Amino acid sequence: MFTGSIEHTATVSEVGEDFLRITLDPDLRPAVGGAVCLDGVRLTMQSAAPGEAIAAVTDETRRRTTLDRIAAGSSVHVELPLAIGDRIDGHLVQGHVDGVGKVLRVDDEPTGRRIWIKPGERLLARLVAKSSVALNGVSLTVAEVLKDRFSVVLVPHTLRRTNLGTLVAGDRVNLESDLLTRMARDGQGPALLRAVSQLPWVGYLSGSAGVQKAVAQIAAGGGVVVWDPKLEGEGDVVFAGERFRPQSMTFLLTQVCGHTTIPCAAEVLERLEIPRMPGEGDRQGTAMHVPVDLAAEAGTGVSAVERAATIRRLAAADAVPGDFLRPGHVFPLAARPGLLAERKGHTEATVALCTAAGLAPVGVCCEVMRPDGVMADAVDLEQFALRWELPMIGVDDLARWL
Ligand SMILES: O=C(CO)[C@H](O)[C@H](O)COP(=O)(O)O
Repeated sequence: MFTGSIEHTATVSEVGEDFLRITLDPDLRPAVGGAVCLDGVRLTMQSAAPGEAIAAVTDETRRRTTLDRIAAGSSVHVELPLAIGDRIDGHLVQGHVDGVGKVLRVDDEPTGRRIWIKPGERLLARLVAKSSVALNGVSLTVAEVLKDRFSVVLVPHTLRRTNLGTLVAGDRVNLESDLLTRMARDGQGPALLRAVSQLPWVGYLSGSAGVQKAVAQIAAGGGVVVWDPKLEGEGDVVFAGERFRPQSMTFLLTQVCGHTTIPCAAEVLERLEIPRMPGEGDRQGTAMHVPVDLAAEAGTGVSAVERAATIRRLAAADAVPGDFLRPGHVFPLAARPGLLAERKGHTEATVALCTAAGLAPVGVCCEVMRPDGVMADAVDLEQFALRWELPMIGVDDLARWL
């Protein structure tokens, strides 16, 4: 048993068919026949002399770990087994690698370096946010677990004392999930599943059931994150126009931060005599129409209360052309008549969701933009959805199931 609290690295000096020769700190004295943990892999010592040791490696171990590509000159984390009475400063690491993960992304943050890793599907199910994971034998806390990846955050001390600071996207790492979490999970499986199924749905959803949950959220006046990976590569938060509240407008303006637009069925804009904007249009074929304000409002039309009132009026069945001033501050878009079967844009997705929710075919959409001004990608969107407890769905799923 090990702890993942790494104090030493060793250098691989020779890679044999069934052994690794390593050069290590002469103070480290592995016992012949005993265990050593190299980059998270438990190996048996074949021979040891001060400053040098040879560990046995089987084909099975190579197949299941990063030792399949280890080369002479590589630096590896090294840890000797715990003795009774030792301090357990990480967590209980067995050196039994669950699988090899791939580094997807490395983000330097103000207080540490976040590493996103894609593990195998089976291993992902064993990881729980805020439990432990061993990454190349280093004990770390799982920061977040998303649909196909998880992240850890490396503090400066870990970056200094281990080799993890050299990781870049594409690198492979040995992963071992936390023994205690694994045992608790296995024992509690059915109860855990029941509890999860009763939770309100947030985060990434998929399939017919996911689409139905998104429709229910729209029907209740809530927001849904709709991810469009192809046309725009952006995600929008979508609401129904008929149920739109000033608080939701404030949320879009202050937290979602994109350009708020009002997707409408084309016949609504025709009936309200809101014309198409002149010109060729944008690169994605978004059908922008002349922006409007509510004629009855006394202010500039910009406040959250006024914009929400303009939007609700656009969705009202008894609205007439004279209800609106042109141009104004609320930007309608026209959906294609065939909705998602004709174009897989946020415009069509929004109108399709409103219609499926039994509401007027007028909605609201706004792209999620990160605080640094970059448009949110799939990972950012999933974090955003979890943070704001919103369901998230892909436009392809909507096109398939609505
Ligand atoms: O253009 C837009 C409004 O500024 C947005 O990108 C919005 O997502 C709707 O557009 P589309 O139907 O092209 O996805």
